[in-house]
Amino acid sequence: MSSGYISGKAFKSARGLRAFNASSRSRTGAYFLVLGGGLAAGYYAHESGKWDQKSGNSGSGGNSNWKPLLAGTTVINTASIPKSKGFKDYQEVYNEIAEKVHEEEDADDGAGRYGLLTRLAWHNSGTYKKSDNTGGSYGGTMIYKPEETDGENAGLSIGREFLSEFKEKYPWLSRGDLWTLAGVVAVQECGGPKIKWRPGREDIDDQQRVPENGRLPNAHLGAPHVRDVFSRMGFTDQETVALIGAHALGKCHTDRSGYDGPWGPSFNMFTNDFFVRLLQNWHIRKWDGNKQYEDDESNSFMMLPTDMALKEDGNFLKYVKQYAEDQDLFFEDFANAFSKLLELGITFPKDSKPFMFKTLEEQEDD
Ligand code: HEM
Repeated sequence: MSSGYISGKAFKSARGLRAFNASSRSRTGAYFLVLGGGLAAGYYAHESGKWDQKSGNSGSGGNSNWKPLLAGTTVINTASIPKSKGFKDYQEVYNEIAEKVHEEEDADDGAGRYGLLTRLAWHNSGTYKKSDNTGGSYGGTMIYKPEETDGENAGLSIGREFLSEFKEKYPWLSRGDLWTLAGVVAVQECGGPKIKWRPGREDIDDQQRVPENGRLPNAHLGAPHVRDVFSRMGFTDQETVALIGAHALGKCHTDRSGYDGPWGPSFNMFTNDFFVRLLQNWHIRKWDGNKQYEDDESNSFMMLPTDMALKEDGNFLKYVKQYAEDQDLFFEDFANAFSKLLELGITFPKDSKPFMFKTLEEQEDD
């Protein structure tokens, strides 16, 4: 992989031009940093208040090598598919991940790996910041502190470990491609919509490119926080609500997030059930853990404060109601928003066509 730190004027350099011109395909793959505003340590000092407040982590997560990017830095990530690899190769990887996912359906008290892998893909991508194009899925930076030790990522090492054998078997596959592809597998293999996906992310091992803590949402907070976080990535209210509908899958773990339990009974099937349940009646659970909600009907299922915020905010609620009534609409909007999430911050060649993978079941029928 080639990389470069390019000063504002150095746009003229051949590499800079290539990075800016999406139609000229970079075969070596490249990410570029464009420094616009010189040093501005205060910028990150301001951000550091948030890290501490939210996750209890220090900004550096104890990694003495880690330094934040210079303020005003603009990053360009150019997707590059390894030579000789095409749809068939990626479908092969999809199939292998899918087989292992199906083998482990009983894991995590019956939740399987669907929720875990969906969350890994989302957290790998959800650090994205549109204003400077930093964070996001491209570099697969979650193996590095402080991202690795972000409290919001607790438990995701289980997902990365689950996938590590595929990184060994397919060394040409980057971490970002592997983790986002596994998210596509997870959604599709438990009955969710088809997710358009494109390859070409490249491993970034430059410590400066690891995003600071505080970019992922904090479940204790309300609607303004949810809107802040998702609009920072470039999502509308409608896309935000659609994405959070993934909480139909998997569950919360007290030893990871401090929350407990699944959102509903069909937590290993992708449905619009999250929205249907959210519109029912909930009360605050009486327990000595984090503040969360419990359903009036069975006292068995949970909602996070940020989930309830979708019901309390008029514009979010509009979409909650639409998705509760119309699963097809939810599937369509989720598929578009999830695909966008996985590609945030990446410049793909203009002619690149997204892949749509067949599920294992569809391949049996062929
Ligand atoms: C306001 C936004 C969000 C907040 C605050 C939030 C917070 C959380 C928390 C606290 C957990 C429990 C983690 C654990 O204990 O293992 C969780 C789980 C989960 N989240 Fe979210 N989340 C948000 C948005 C999303 C989005 C956009 C997606 C996917 C597109 C998603 C997918 C999941 C899944 C699938 C799980 C279950 C994980 C498992 O079973 O291991 N979440 N989320």
